[in-house]
Amino acid sequence: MTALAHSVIPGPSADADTLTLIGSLGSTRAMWNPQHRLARHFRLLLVDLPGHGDSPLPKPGSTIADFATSVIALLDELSIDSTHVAGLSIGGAIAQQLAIASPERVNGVVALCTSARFGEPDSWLDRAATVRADGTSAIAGAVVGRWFTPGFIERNPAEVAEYTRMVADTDSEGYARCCEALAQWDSRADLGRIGSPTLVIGGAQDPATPPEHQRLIADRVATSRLAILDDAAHVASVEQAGAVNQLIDDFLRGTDERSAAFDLGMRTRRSVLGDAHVDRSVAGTTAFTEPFQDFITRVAWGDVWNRPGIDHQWRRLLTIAILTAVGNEHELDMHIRAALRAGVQPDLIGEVLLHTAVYAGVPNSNRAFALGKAALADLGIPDTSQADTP
Ligand SMILES: O=C(O)CC1=CCC(=O)O1
Repeated sequence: MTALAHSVIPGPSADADTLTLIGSLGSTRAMWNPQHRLARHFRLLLVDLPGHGDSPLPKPGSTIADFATSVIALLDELSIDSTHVAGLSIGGAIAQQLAIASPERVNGVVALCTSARFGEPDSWLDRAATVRADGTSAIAGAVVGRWFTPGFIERNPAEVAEYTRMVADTDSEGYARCCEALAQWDSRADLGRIGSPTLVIGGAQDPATPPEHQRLIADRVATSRLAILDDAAHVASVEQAGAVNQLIDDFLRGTDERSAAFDLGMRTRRSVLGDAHVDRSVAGTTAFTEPFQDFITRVAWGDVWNRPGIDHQWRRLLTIAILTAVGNEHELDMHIRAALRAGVQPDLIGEVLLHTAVYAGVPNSNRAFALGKAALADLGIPDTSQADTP
């Protein structure tokens, strides 16, 4: 398949992050017109689904994974190393698949009005058969009836007619092949592998993918945030464009700040505790512990350890004093060893432990001295006072 049809809306600067937008069954990239204002902060890459708009037909039997591969091919063609991805409905399935299979290309995910499994496969095979027999115009009215709430349909007849035309103009074979891909789609067992920050948005009145579908995604993606919008059905990005844009903008820009804090935190953590410890900790991270690892890396190491006014040596000694006072042996041992490895003089650590004994108790410092003595022996550092050295 040749590259997916797309358009690019430049962002505020040449180095603005890219946000790739992938729409729903029966749409063209024009469904994202209400999202153009996101270009205030992002470069937008609007993509037509395979077999939709100006994109070529996918091969018969194509899967959502194949569609994700064609998005990666488009990113390659445009020299985009990584991008945020927002997808609605089938577009949200492609966004999930990108985050599962190509995490290095995905900075943040927005999963809009989508699902890990869109109902029974037969309903999609039936719909594929209907459009092959009667064309997309046969189903356009019913589809758009699920896109918007009854109130929106009543208040906006011209807009609704335009969206109905969009569905009716979709190539029937392209639509049918996407229905067949949806019939096979089931990401439920893989959602735990998503590590990109993920914003999940649903419409409270969505009959196609009701909120329990988004709740399931949010429950299984450890790094997710869920927002259900009251006055929205399946295409919340149109009916609640302002709220959706604000959620996306806040989340993805926060993600940028979070990822900068995470990167700085990782560098600090490695410099203070050493690569071997951090590598072990990263390798031991599970879906259950990941939110905590993210929190300490960003907040403790990325923020507090880098505040001005107290340098890292001071913070090391303070940490040793505090851990001695609270009697947390595991962390104390780790920080004493890290400090010694980084060249902090044993005398200085000894002074801190002596001082701590006065204010926090002799037994705790006694234990800390024992840990320090063992660490010196293990690390092969001479157990002599500076005063003893000629
Ligand atoms: O067309 C529908 O009924 C709703 C829908 C499911 C997948 C998609 O993209 O739209």
